[in-house]
Amino acid sequence: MQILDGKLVSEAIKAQLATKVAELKAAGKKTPHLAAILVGNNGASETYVASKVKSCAEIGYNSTLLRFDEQISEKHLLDHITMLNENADVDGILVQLPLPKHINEELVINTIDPSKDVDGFHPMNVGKMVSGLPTFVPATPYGIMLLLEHYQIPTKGKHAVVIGRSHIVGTPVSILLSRSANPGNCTVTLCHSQTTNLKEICLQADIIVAAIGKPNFVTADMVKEGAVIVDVGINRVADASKKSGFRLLGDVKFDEVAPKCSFITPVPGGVGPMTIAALLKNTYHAAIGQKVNMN
Ligand SMILES: Nc1nc(=O)c2c([nH]1)NC[C@@H]1CN(c3ccc(C(=O)N[C@@H](CCC(=O)O)C(=O)O)cc3)C=[N+]21
Repeated sequence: MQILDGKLVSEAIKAQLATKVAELKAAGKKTPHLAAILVGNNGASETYVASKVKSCAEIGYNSTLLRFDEQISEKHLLDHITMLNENADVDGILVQLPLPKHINEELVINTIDPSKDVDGFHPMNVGKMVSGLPTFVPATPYGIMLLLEHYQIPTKGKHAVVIGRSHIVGTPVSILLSRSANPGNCTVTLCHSQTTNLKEICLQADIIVAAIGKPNFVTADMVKEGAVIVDVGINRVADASKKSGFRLLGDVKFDEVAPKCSFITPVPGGVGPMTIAALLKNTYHAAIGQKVNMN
């Protein structure tokens, strides 16, 4: 069993980006600039956004963090997005999800200029991705593909089982894995809460992408010997022995599944850091006016 080390690979990607940014600066070109919007004080969201802003600083990007109270009106939030759209110095805009209930997420996403939508959530960018056109690919699926690519995991002709059909992870990753590209060329089965024979399907998987959001959901009896496991879960579970009061658990029961696999991502240190690396790549591409072609 080998660990797919997202921390290590994300550091390598960040180092590459740092070099490219230094080149941009030396050539008198603009420095990539990511603007992140955080509404309210959800602990997990704060951690992720802080990590994104810190990573920007590490590799020489500019970043702006706009923090708003939980009570911010939808109109006020939309006005701020419009300002960022119109600010030529801002290359990438990210609105951390989830948003408070009184704000229409769809409207917020629709308001972001598609050419600055480094999350790849705008319907225009989703449409382009589905059509196989160059666009911003959502950070988590993109990060997973970069991780598989880095470790040269064979994917052609393999059966990939994706568990979870979210718009942010499950659905886009199933599309990317089925693409005629490397990594890609998988036969994909997309499973979800209404799937009746999940265990039998998982046992046929060469690759499992677990994106359910339930701690320890994938157990050893669901995994074929030698399978590749990508664990997208980042579940905070109460743990009084930790200073933070919680520990992070993936969607995969790591200790019992790991011995059966050829490759597995840990949590933390797997898909999470790759998500940030992918976002930074998208922001670089936004700054130089390029889109990612995953075909
Ligand atoms: N508009 C938007 N874009 C996102 O990309 C987005 C979002 N909203 N909402 C929430 C999810 C989640 N997400 C993560 C990013 C980094 C880690 C990460 O770095 N995790 C570390 C551990 C971090 C910790 O200690 O909690 C790890 O797995 O090693 C995890 C999760 C981005 N998301």
